[in-house]
Amino acid sequence: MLRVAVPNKGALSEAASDMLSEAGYSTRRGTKTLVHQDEVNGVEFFYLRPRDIAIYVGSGILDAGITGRDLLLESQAEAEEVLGLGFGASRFFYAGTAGSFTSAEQLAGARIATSFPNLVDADLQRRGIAATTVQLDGAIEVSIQLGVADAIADVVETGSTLRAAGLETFGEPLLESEGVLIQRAGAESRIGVLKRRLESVMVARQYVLVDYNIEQRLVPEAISLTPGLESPTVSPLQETGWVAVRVMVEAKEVNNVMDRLYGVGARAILVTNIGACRI
Ligand SMILES: Nc1ncnc2c1ncn2[C@@H]1O[C@H](COP(=O)(O)OP(=O)(O)OP(=O)(O)O)[C@@H](O)[C@H]1O
Ligand SMILES: O=P(O)(O)OC[C@H]1O[C@H](OP(=O)(O)OP(=O)(O)O)[C@H](O)[C@@H]1O
Ligand SMILES: [Mg+2]
Repeated sequence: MLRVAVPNKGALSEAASDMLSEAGYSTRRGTKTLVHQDEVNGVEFFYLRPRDIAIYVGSGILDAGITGRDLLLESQAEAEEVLGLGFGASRFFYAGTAGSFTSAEQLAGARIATSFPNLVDADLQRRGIAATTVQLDGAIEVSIQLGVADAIADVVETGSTLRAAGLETFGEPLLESEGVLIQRAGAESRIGVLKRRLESVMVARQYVLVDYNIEQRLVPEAISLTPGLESPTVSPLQETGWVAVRVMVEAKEVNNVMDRLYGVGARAILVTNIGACRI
């Protein structure tokens, strides 16, 4: 059986399990279950702390895992990203009391609280800045007020935790993170099917299927609006001079595309969600 790690709780847990379900895998029934076998698909899922997942995968104990890109890099495990999964997006920033810092270069000599000390040390080293990291487990934003640090480096999603603590980010993000599929670095891949299924979920979420009828002579103009992923399907209609076009369109663009298609003469424009696919 393929052995796959999934976050057991936290920001990535529900989205990771939802994605696996959409990909056709059976997932655990209750949030306390730590091991679940999907006999049909030959996969055993292990529900682990997201921070530990790259360590299990990097050591070769598990074949693959879903974790955050930031946690993968922080772990320094011998694991590699195979696929960005399009959920759990966050950015990793330096932050300080509003107005206290304007650039990372001002961190020289500062104490920086973080639960990602390796990420921060690597960034400071890259910039040639000598500063101290103070490793904390969570609730990092309150550490400046409590006097153990001058600045922090932490995950920012909406920014509301920072604002509530009277802090603001400074400088560019150290990292843009999201949920990622990982495997052991350099391993001969056993996870082709898992990867393809997860890729397909992303396509099914991102695209819709659009059908429309149009006069044959207008097809080039309509196709330029809807080029599809590879090539649109164009089929003859009973009425001479008209064709039906079927094509994939990005879901977030679809209303705009429909208006423009109508404008060039397309009619009976229908949109269908994609339940599942293999591209
Ligand atoms: N709003 C968010 N807060 C925290 N992490 C987020 C958020 N959005 C996405 N993430 C991602 O989730 C992962 C952290 O997950 P999680 O919060 O479960 O870990 P943790 O903070 O170490 O654990 P916990 O808070 O449960 O003790 C990181 O990869 C992070 O980038
Ligand atoms: O930008 P926001 O949307 O406010 O989200 C970011 C916050 O959420 C996370 O904390 P979490 O809830 O995981 O608590 P923790 O600090 O105890 O890990 C993260 O460490 C930030 O504090
Ligand atoms: Mg957290």
